[in-house]
Parts: sequence; structure tokens; C-alpha cells
Amino acid sequence: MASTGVFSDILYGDVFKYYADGEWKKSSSGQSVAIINPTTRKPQYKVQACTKEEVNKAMERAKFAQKSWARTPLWKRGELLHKAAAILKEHKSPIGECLVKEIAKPAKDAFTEVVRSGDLVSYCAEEGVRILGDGKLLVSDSFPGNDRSKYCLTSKIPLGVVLAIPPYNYPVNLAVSKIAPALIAGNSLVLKPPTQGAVSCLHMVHCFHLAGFPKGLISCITGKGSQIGDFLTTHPDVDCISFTGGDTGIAIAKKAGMIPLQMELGGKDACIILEDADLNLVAENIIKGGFSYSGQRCTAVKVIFAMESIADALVEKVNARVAKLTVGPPEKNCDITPVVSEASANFIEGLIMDAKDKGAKFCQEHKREGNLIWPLLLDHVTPDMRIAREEPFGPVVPVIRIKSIEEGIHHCNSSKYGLQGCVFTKDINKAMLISDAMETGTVQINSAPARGPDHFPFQGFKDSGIGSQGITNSINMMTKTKSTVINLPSPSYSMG
Ligand SMILES: NC(=O)C1=CN([C@@H]2O[C@H](COP(=O)(O)OP(=O)(O)OC[C@H]3O[C@@H](n4cnc5c(N)ncnc54)[C@H](OP(=O)(O)O)[C@@H]3O)[C@@H](O)[C@H]2O)C=CC1
Ligand SMILES: O=C(O)[C@H](O)COP(=O)(O)O
Repeated sequence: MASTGVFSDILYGDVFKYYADGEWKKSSSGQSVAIINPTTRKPQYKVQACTKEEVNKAMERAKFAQKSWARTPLWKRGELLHKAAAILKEHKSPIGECLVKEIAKPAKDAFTEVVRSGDLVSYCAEEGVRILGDGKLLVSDSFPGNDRSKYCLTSKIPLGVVLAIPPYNYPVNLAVSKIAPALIAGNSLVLKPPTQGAVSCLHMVHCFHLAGFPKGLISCITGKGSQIGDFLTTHPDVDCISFTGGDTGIAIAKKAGMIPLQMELGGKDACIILEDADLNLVAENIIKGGFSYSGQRCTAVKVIFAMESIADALVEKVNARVAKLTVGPPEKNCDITPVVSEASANFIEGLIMDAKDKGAKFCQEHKREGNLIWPLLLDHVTPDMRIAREEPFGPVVPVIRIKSIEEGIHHCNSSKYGLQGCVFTKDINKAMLISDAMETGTVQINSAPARGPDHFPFQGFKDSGIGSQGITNSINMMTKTKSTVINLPSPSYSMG
């Protein structure tokens, strides 16, 4: 059970503690932040509202601990990460239980998130040991005007303190996708968890604590982003920010100083369907891509561009599958569960009503109870409707009928987002042409958008982000290049 057994240290009364300097602490603010269960809409947990002084202290300790961590042998850093991964997977049940209560993630997906996170940490340890032990040798005579008297040795060294801010929809997985690369690369880590998802994150951090990482290397500062976010992201001790979330990321990027940024923001992932597509495959992917976790994935299918000639057949197949989706509480493993907050449900409903007013065809009846919104396919959507451009982050998928491939690409590229896209066709040449034309970080051919497997590159173009993620890219991003040049008194040439 959550907060019992090995996790009992992390709770004080009915408020979860924050983590700093290798200990679980109560904030001196005396204030807490409530986490509302999206299903019951009642307070489920409370976390500490940390103060600016506590942030300062955590940063100071992170800066100090990083120095000796950077000198800890790479294999040893990897070993600790493997240990944390195993502990995390061992405790998938209590952590998954928190995900169910905090963010209404269906139970089976909640456990999968924890296991996937453990696997990510282990892979990261292995990849880090491989790539960070590798350097480069450059000789000067490969550049015009130089003889062979300079030998440049380059290696990757850590940045310092990494600030990690994940969103609510994958609080554990998107936290470890920042924590593990930062640590294997020799950085220290300050985590600011999302408020919805904070308790899952605290449990996950405890697994790192149990693995035995040095004091001060990892801290987890809780509190509302709107209250401590700016203080954290503009803190002078932060050497890198890795953020996943919405437009908040754009504001953070504008305020951040001269430090590397990794931003994964919103998306409006388009699905272009050609006449020769396997419509059963497409329908399956629309269901999985558009409705899993009730559409609350940055990589969810958020707009369908279907060629007019196959649109009726496709809509019929998708509708048949929508009818089979179960709707209800996450504890019962329903396919569609309540969205994260009332504000989010209101926003989604606003998009639905706008589409109704502008003449979209409702393939199902629109139904809402509290934060629970029934799955809805909207047909005959037109570009002037908000749902054609905005990201619902909910179980609503619009269909725009197109007359040509060019029209689909035009719509896709006119979006301010550029996260992922997908195309369904049996013609690989056309698929490649479309992939080249789509202004998105990734294009999936014959499958719905997805971030995983977690070692694949993951990058948003335009307002969808900056910097590339994926295990290898994140490790590289959290390092800088250090060079040592050996200057010889006279040129050296190899024999021969
Ligand atoms: N491209 C991607 O990989 C993903 C993108 N998203 C996008 O995220 C959005 C939904 O996620 P959501 O969690 O609501 O996103 P938000 O941008 O609202 O929040 C993300 C994180 O930022 C924190 N935060 C809020 N304000 C500040 C601030 N001023 N400074 C620093 N941190 C702050 C939040 O904390 P708190 O919770 O305390 O407010 C949370 O931890 C959607 O728009 C979605 O597209 C989501 C997942 C993945
Ligand atoms: O945050 C998100 O929504 C994710 O990065 C999507 O991950 P997934 O494609 O593996 O669901």
C-alpha cells in the first residue's frame, strides 16, 4: 500500500514530506497543497508547500554533491541506477496505486508506467556507461594550413545541477526520463513534480533514496508551479532545465538564462489516411492513439485527415470500436476515465460546444459526468472550428475530410505545433514523401504517434519544443564538451 512499509518515512500526519539532503522533511512553511482525486473530485493527498529558502538549500546541496558525484566512476553510477530501477519495479503496486488516485490513470496503465520507468532507468545506465566512456581524438592537420602538431582530446562532462519538471500525465515516467540521464552523466538533480502526480513522484524518489545515492544529489521540492515555479526556473544555481508540459514551457524558455533547455510541449498530432490504407488497422490505431488515457497524451492522435473517398467507411469502423470502449473509474480499469481536473473537463467541453455551434457531426452523444467525458468522434470538422487547431487533451477526436494529400499536409503544417504525425498507406514511396513534407519531429508510418520505445529520439518542432529527448539524446544533452589540446613542439606523423 502507498505510504506504508518501506514508504512510511515519507508521510508526516496526513501530509507527504519533501526530499532534500538525503532526508524526508517537513516544510517550515507549515502550508500544504491538496491533490484532488479526479474521480471523486475530493482531496486525496496533501504535499508540503516548500519555501524559497528550502529551494535555496536544496540547490546549494545539489551543487555540492554534484562535485564528488562527477568523480564517481561511471560504472558505479550505473550500478546505483540499476539498483534504483529494480526497487522501482519491485514497488510498482503502491506507486501505481498513487497514479490511479492522483491522475485517474487506469490501473493496468499505471503499473505499466512504473515498470516502463524502471526499464528506462536501467537502459539509461547501460547506454550512459557505453557512450560517456567514449571520447574523440582530433588531429590538426585535417584542417587547411595546419601541420600535425595539435592533438585534441574531447570528452563529455556533466553540466552541474539539472532541474526536472514533468507534467501530470506521466509523472513517474517523464520524471525518470530526466533523472536517469542527468545522474548517469554526473549531474545532480532537483525535481519539481507536477501537483497532480506529486505523491507518485515522492514514492519514486524514495526508491532512489533506498538505492543509496549520495546525500543532496537528488531532491524533490513540492509546491504549486504557479508559486515556486519561477523561483526554481530562474535560480542561478540551475545549469539545465528539462521540462515537459504545456505552454508554461514557452514562458520558462523566455525567462531562462544561458543554460541548455529541453522542452517537450503540446502537440496536435495529425493522422493522414490515404485511399489505399488498411482501414481496420487505421481504426485500431485511432482508438489506441486517440482515446488511450482518455486522450491525455502529448502524442495522442488529435486530428484525422481522411481522404473523402474512404472517410465514411473509416468513420463507421471507428464508431464500432468507440462503442466498445468502457467508461468509468480507473480502479475498474476502464478505457475512458475522468480527465485530470474540472478545469480541463470544462476546456474540453468548450471545444465540443464550439464544434457543435459550427456544424460538426457528432458520431456519439456528448455526455459528461463530473470530470468524466464519454469518448466522442466528431466528423465533418472544418478548419474554422477550435477543435481543428487546439489540443483538447481529452477523449475527443475530430475528422477533417480532405480531397488531396497536399491538403492534408497543408493543414498539418499550418499548426503551431510539430510534435508527431502519422500516415496510413500501403505505398511506401508516398509515405516517405509525406514524412519528408510533414513539419513534425517524428512521423509514424502505419501506426499512431508514440514516444516509445524510450530510446528513440523524441523532439517537437515549432511550439512543441526544443531539444531532443530519448535516452541517448537526453544523456548527450545533459553534458558539455571538454577538450584538452596537446601542443607538440614539432609535428608528429605516423610511420608509413
Ligand atoms: N510534449 C510532451 O511530451 C508533453 C506535453 N504535454 C503538454 O502538457 C500539458 C498538460 O500537462 P500539464 O501538467 O497540465 O502542463 P503544465 O505546463 O501546466 O505543467 C507542467 C509542469 O510545470 C509545472 N509548472 C506550472 N507552472 C510553472 C511555472 N511557472 N514554472 C515552472 N513550472 C511550472 C507544473 O506544476 P503544477 O502541477 O504544480 O502546476 C507541472 O509540474 C498539455 O498541454 C500537453 O500538451 C504533456 C505531456 C507530454
Ligand atoms: O507525455 C506524453 O504524453 C508522452 O510523452 C507520450 O508518451 P507515449 O507516446 O509513450 O504515450
